Order: sequence, then structure tokens, then C-alpha cells
Amino acid sequence: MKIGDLEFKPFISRDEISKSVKALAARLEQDYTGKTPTFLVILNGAFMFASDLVKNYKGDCKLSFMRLASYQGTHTTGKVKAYLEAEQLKNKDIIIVEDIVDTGNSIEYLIKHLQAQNPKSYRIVSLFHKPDAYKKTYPIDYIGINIPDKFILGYGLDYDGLGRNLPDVYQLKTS
Ligand SMILES: O=P(O)(O)OC[C@H]1O[C@H](OP(=O)(O)OP(=O)(O)O)[C@H](O)[C@@H]1O
Ligand code: HPA
Repeated sequence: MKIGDLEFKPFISRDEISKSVKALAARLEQDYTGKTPTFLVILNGAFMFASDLVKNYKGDCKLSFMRLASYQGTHTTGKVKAYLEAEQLKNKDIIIVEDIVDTGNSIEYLIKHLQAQNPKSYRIVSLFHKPDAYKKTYPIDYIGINIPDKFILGYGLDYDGLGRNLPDVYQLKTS
């Protein structure tokens, strides 16, 4: 399948994604019993995952949104910026919602930013993780699916803004 100027092949189906999202919601529900966590959704990529995750999360919860961006094309620029501040996170149990943790640059930035705001607690949930590309040591608390170090798109993840609307996930074809 051609997206922009690149060829992609089917990689993870919507059914597999759905199973993983439900399993993550169930784990979080158990771990946050009696609490009212705030899901801090990292835009843009996490919008679809976050929507399905909170629909499957049965306990009380709140939602907050933050915009970061570092990727251009299929490569990280290494620089991460916060574009839109989330509301006050002080004294809250924060669950950072990411679509993917790749090199870890974004999550590192986010954690530093979050620590400065003194939340009661914070953990990370990421639907996808590339362990071979991860350059940081901070543990990712909840991982949906570990994937190889190859560029993917679909289910919120984009290539130059394209492909976010696809319900399945595709992997870049490499020769
Ligand atoms: O671990 P890393 O190497 O930092 O990569 C992960 C980050 O990259 C993507 O965001 P991006 O900066 O592309 O913005 P987007 O969510 O708007 O697509 C993704 O949503 C993560 O936030
Ligand atoms: O593999 C990826 N695809 C899309 N966006 C990304 N952001 C980090 N890694 C990726």
C-alpha cells in the first residue's frame, strides 16, 4: 500500500490491537482501583488509542491532553517540544498515554516536565514499544505490543501527517 511516497505492508490487525487495548484497560483498572486517575493523552498520535482505552476503562477517571512533536518523515529530529500545556497535574495520579515509545526522547522530556509539576504519581501506558530503538532507562509501566525497530503507521500513527485514520497498523516495506 502506498502512503505518500513510501510502500507499507499490513503489520498488526485491528483485532489484535483491540485485544491489546482491552488487556491494558483491565490491568489499569485493577491497579487504580479506588483511585481516580487522570489520563494524560499525548497528541496527536495517541488520540485513537486513548479513545479506545478510556472506553474500555470502567472506573472513574479524568482526561487531559498535551501536544508534543519531534518526528519529521520517518525519523526523529531528536528535539521535543511541548506545544500545549496540560492543565494542572499537581497531586494527581497521572497515566501518560502514548501511542508509541520509540527512542524514548519524547517520554524523557515529558517525565522531566511532569516531575516539575509534582503529581501524586505517574506511570506510562504505551500501545507500541520498540525495545531495540529505546535509548533511555526509564521503565515503560504498561506496554501493549513490543515491535521491531521499523517505521509503522495507522491507528493514530502517521507518516508526514498521513495514515492516522487507518484502523490497522502497517509497517514500512524495506528491501
Ligand atoms: O520515543 P520517541 O522516539 O520520542 O517517539 C515517540 C513519539 O513520536 C510520536 O510523536 P510525534 O513527535 O511524531 O508527534 P505526533 O504524535 O503528533 O505524530 C509518538 O506519538 C510519540 O510521542
Ligand atoms: O514508527 C513510528 N511511526 C510513526 N510515528 C512514530 N513516532 C515514533 N516512532 C514512530
